[in-house]
Amino acid sequence: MAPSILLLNGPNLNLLGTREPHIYGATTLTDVENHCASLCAAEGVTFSAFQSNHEGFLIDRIHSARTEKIDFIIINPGAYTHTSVAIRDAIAGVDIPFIECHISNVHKREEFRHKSYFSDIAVAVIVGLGTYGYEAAVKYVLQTEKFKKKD
Ligand SMILES: O=C(O)[C@@H]1C=C(O)[C@@H](O)[C@H](O)C1
Repeated sequence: MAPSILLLNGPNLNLLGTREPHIYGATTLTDVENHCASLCAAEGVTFSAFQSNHEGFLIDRIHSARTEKIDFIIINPGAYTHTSVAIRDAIAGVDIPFIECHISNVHKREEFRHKSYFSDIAVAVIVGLGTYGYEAAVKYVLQTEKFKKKD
């Protein structure tokens, strides 16, 4: 069975491309997902993506990731980064390694964005690289042992 990556995006990230482009850029979420999918396909890695504006739907998708035996999660929890113990508990509870990814440099923004409920349990945190952060996260995962292409 091919190793698998799940990309999760939280609230308002469905608006990427038109939402505050001076902060989040002009690339759409669909473009991000398609690019990540092509990176994974080239390496024989299964890729899936999910976005929701609803905390419970994100939690349910994280739970199903364990059932599906997803090997790695890349998550941008959006505003839930700063508020959601529930999503933190879900991702800790399924025991799937994850990278926390933010388009903007949250540490240069409002104080309330400096707190994350995820960073201390993440494999890595990527902030401020724009939507390239998603590509960086995928490329990192693809070079880890479990994901390296077997000749
Ligand atoms: O930079 C990002 O991708 C994050 C995205 C959001 O929607 C914000 O609520 C976060 O505070 C930052």
